[in-house]
Amino acid sequence: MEHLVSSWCNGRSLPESYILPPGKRPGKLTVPLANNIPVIDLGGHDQTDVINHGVPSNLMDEAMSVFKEFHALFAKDKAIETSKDPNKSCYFYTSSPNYATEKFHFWRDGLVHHCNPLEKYIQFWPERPPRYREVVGPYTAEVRKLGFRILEFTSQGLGISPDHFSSGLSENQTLLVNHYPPCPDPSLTLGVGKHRDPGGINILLQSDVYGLQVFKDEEWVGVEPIPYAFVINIGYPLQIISNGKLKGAEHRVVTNSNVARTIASLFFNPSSETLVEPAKALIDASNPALYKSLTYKDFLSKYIAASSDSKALEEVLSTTL
Ligand SMILES: O=C(O)CCC(=O)C(=O)O
Ligand SMILES: [Fe+2]
Repeated sequence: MEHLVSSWCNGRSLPESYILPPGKRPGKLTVPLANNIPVIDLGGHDQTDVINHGVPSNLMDEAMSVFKEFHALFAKDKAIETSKDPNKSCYFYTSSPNYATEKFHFWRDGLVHHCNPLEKYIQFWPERPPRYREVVGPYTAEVRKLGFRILEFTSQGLGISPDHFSSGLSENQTLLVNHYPPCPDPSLTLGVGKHRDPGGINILLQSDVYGLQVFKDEEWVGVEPIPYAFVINIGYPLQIISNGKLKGAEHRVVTNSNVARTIASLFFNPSSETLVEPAKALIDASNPALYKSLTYKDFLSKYIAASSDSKALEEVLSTTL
C-alpha cells in the first residue's frame, strides 16, 4: 500500500519508474476530440429524474461522491477496507495488478470488487466512507439492468439468441474504480496504457474531468465527458462472439496536472468456464470463424500474457493469422 500514487504524489516530480518508454508516451497533450461517437438515447419518456438509460442522475452523483471519498481515505484505511475477503473478491492496487513485476508503472490507483450476486459480495465491500455499500449497491444494480438491455439490443442487432448471449457475457460483474491524481508530467506517463477491455461490455461513468482517448483511424481522439451519459466500451470477448462484426475500441487514459480524475467501470464478464467463441448463427461456409474457441479463463491468460500488445493478442486468438 505504500506505493499508492495518491499517498506520495503531492509536490513530487515524476519518478523514473512512471516514465514510459518513448513509443508509449502520450507526448503531444492536445488531441482532437471525437465528434462521431454515437450518443444513444434509450427512450424512457415519463421519468423526470432519469437520463434515458434509466439510471437516476442523483444515484450517479452519489456514487461518484462515495468513489471520490473512498480514494481520499488514508492508505492504511484503504488497505483495511479492501482486505475483508480472504478470496480477494475485493482488492486495491496502484498502476496494475502486476505492480511488482511490470517494467514501468501507470499513474492510477484502482479499487476492484465483484458485484453479483450482491448478497454474496457486498459483505466484502468497503464500509468507509460509511455510505459506500448503501449507495454502490443500488448503483451497481441499476447499471446491471442497463447492461442487460444493451446486451439484448446487441444480440438483436447481430441476429443471435439473446438468452445465451447475455447470460454468457455477464455472469461475472466487476466494478473498477480508478483514481488518477494530478500528475507532475502528463506528457511522460499515462493513467492506463493502450488496451482493449477484456470483458463483454464495460459501462463507464466518467467524472466531469477529461482523460479517456480512443485510437481511431491510426490517431488518438479524446472522449469528452457528457454529463450523466455513460461510455459503453465493447470488450474483446464480444468482438470474438460477434466474429469481428463488433470491434473493441483500443483506448488509453491521459493524466492532467491540475485536477484528480475518478471513474467507475462496471465490467460484464463471462465466468471462467464460459466458452468464448464466434456465435454459431454468424458462421457459415462464406463466413468462417475468425477466432478460436477458448474458455474465458484461457482467453484471460492469453490476454494478460500479450500485455496490451494488440497485434500479438490478435495473432494468438485468430484462426487466420
Ligand atoms: O479512465 C477511463 O476513462 C477508462 C479506464 C479504462 O480503460 C477502463 O476502465 O477499462
Ligand atoms: Fe478500458
